[in-house]
Amino acid sequence: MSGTLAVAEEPASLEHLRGGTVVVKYGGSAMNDDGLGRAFAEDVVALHRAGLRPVVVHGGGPQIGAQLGRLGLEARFLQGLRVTTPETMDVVRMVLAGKVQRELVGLLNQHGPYAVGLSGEDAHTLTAVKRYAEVGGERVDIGLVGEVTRVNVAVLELLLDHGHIPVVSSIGRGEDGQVYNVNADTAAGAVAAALGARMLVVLTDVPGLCRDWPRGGEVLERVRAAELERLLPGLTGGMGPKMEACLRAVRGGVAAVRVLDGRSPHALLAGVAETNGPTPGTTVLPDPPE
Ligand SMILES: Nc1ncnc2c1ncn2[C@@H]1O[C@H](COP(=O)(O)OP(=O)(O)O)[C@@H](O)[C@H]1O
Ligand SMILES: CC(=O)N[C@@H](CCC(=O)OP(=O)(O)O)C(=O)O
Repeated sequence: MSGTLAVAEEPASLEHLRGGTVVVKYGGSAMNDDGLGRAFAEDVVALHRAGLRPVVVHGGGPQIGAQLGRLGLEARFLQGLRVTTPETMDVVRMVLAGKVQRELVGLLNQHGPYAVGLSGEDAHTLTAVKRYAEVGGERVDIGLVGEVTRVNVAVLELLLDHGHIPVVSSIGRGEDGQVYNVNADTAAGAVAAALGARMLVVLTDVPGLCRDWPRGGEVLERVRAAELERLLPGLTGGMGPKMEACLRAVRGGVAAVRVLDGRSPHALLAGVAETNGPTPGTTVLPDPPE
């Protein structure tokens, strides 16, 4: 792997974010390719070297699905959330904290002693409560799915202050010690809000939030919180929890969220850097002040 990073080409354009925390959600659908993984790691390290404070929160839905398949276990989703039995939870934990996170930490640490992997369980990084789905106004039990209620900001700040890049797996720990499967977008949104991040970047496998999905492919370039709130009930599949997390992030004080196509190499650096060209993907912004 090349030791020369794109940061050398982009220093000025990251100046406005120097010293600021940027939370990056790396989704399973955008991490199925070795080249993309390497480019992603280069971009995160470039942000770090440019003086930003990146935090990675990762998913691994397709990788969990593949492992469930190998074990002959069923994969079922309701409103973009995986129905999680105790048996499924074991697989989620093993794949996220034991495989995907390790691979990401390994890629980042090819550049230096930067990345520290954490499961949301570690040091109570993510505290969670059981989350239900809602179908036709009825609460539906989807098993060990969690909603984040608290983030241990101190442990993340400690790592950041010492020049590390935290890499957090989207697993939550209940007050009762129960382990929960947290959607990775939900986890990233909660971490970004708790850290008061300047930006949340969500890398996925589509060009952004598309209008009229799946018929039209037109990407919404910019959406304010109030408009996104109106769109939320109409969103399907993984886009539901994703955009809900983006909304919570901006309502929780994050200045901007960018939903970007992670299938394109170096999408992260291009999306964070302020260039003169149009910003790719969908940008979610808070409502303007009254
Ligand atoms: N309005 C929409 N715009 C774009 N993608 C959408 C939309 N509604 C649903 N989707 C689906 O959401 C998927 C992204 O969510 P998800 O599968 O959870 O991705 P990730 O693994 O990156 O978190 C897309 O691949 C697409 O199939
Ligand atoms: C509750 C729930 O759905 N959890 C997700 C956690 C991983 C995830 O969100 O990964 P992606 O970001 O790659 O989709 C799951 O089990 O697939």
